[in-house]
Amino acid sequence: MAHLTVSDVTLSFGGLKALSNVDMIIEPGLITSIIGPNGAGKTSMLNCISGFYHPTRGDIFYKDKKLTNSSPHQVSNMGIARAFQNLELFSGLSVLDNLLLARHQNLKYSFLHAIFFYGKASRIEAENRAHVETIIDFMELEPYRKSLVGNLSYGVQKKVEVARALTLAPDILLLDEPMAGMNQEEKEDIVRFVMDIQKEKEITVVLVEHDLGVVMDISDQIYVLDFGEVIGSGTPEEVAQNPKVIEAYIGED
Ligand SMILES: Nc1ncnc2c1ncn2[C@@H]1O[C@H](COP(=O)(O)OP(=O)(O)OP(=O)(O)O)[C@@H](O)[C@H]1O
Repeated sequence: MAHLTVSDVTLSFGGLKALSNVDMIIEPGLITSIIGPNGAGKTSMLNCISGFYHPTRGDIFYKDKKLTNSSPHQVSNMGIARAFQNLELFSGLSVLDNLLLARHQNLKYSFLHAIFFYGKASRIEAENRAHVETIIDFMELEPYRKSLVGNLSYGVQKKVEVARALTLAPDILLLDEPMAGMNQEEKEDIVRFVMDIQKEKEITVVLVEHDLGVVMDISDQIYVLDFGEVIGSGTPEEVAQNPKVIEAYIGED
């Protein structure tokens, strides 16, 4: 069964159609990239999947559950986490505290539980800490665990943003331009992590990225948007030979 099914999704802002009759099938365990020129609707698509926007028409399913009108919190509780283009981190907190805070969203006890069932609450808290430590280890953030996020380089902050999303132990990870603003070395570093997230953690990845070299290298399947419409899809080889896709990108230059 497909992990995510986007079915005939249209998103309008007044007279502007940011997405127009979009169909997508995101297969489990793969890296699926969504590409397209500026303003094509890529971030709008991620916003619809993650519950920040609700489509004007059409539906989105996670396995057989409809998530079309779910809130961002409900979507993340279903197992779909998102790393943002503009970092969603608290710059005055340490890396460790940012990750613990993100993980807290998933706590299975309320404030009253914490008072009356202290034992259970502290066990869950210990499990959360242990989980966060595995993510710090996986993302090689150990040297920065006590550093304030605001003092870190942009490249490291982007890694912390990906780690923040991973603390939710997602089934699907949505990455919105994780390499934007990075130098070559930082890009290579994050590419390695994206591939490890797919292979070692067996997380399905949906990637929005402008660096076509990276996209062609690591994607299993690609959807190309232009003016809110899907103009091509398939393997990197198929997409690279699609005349509509070539035209859209040449038109951009
Ligand atoms: N909240 C909003 N209100 C009005 N228009 C919006 C809103 N969000 C997106 N749009 C418009 O929808 C279109 C698609 O925008 P979107 O950000 O999804 O494109 P994109 O492909 O992610 O672009 P980029 O690569 O530049 O980030 C654009 O014309 C944009 O101005």
